[in-house]
Amino acid sequence: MIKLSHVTKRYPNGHEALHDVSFDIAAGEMVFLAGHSGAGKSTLFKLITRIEKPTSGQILVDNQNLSRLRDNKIPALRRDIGVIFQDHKLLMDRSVFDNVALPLIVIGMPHDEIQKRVRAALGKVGLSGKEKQLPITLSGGEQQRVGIARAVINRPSILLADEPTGNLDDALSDEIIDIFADFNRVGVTVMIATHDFRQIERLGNRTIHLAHGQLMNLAQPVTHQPNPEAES
Ligand SMILES: Nc1ncnc2c1ncn2[C@@H]1O[C@H](COP(=O)(O)OP(=O)(O)OP(=O)(O)O)[C@@H](O)[C@H]1O
Repeated sequence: MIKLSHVTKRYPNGHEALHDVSFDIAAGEMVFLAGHSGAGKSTLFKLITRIEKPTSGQILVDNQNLSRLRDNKIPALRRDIGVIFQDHKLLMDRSVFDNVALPLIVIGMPHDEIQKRVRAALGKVGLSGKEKQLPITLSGGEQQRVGIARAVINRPSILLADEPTGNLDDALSDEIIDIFADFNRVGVTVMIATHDFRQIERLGNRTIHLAHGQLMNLAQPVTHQPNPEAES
């Protein structure tokens, strides 16, 4: 579903954020992406969503080679990838309904269908009945759920979450990660960037470790060697 082969990303200022990264995530897998601040996690998500292009190497998402993807195909790619940010990126002066509906309004979906979809999405994240509230009146965990509802509203086959539990206590973090696990159970491919090793241990999913832009092979001492599993 997501395959990186020897991907290197150097920003225009010369900084190499990723170096020779290769891995493969199967359709329907849920994978954690661990790494220190600045390890390259957000850069990886920007490459998968074609916000950035790799300097070298190849990225396939659902068998599409992103380097060859035409500009007019990028909106469809992005509709198939729901992205959740640590800071929610919600519109604080718009209702929960409007925030979740936004991606559907943008594509001109009829109002009746939007209503149905927003209700269903809010139900899935446990926020039924909160449609009319402003995000500012919700707790941090509830705001994060609004961000998840907005990310799944287009029924994407991939969810990318960038530090989705960063500001939450343990109990709320468990609830948020469990929502991702629920989507994964119905077939959505999920990738969660996190510093939260408690969640990684709790769920036991495969974890891709990045350090200073390189994959770490944890079976060996940390010497920034390529991950042999990722080469297959
Ligand atoms: N647009 C850019 N131009 C230059 N350097 C950048 C740019 N974006 C990120 N970087 C650098 O690339 C490295 C990786 O950044 P990235 O945001 O991918 O890390 P991260 O693992 O997501 O970190 P965090 O956990 O703090 O969000 C950092 O050293 C960062 O300063």
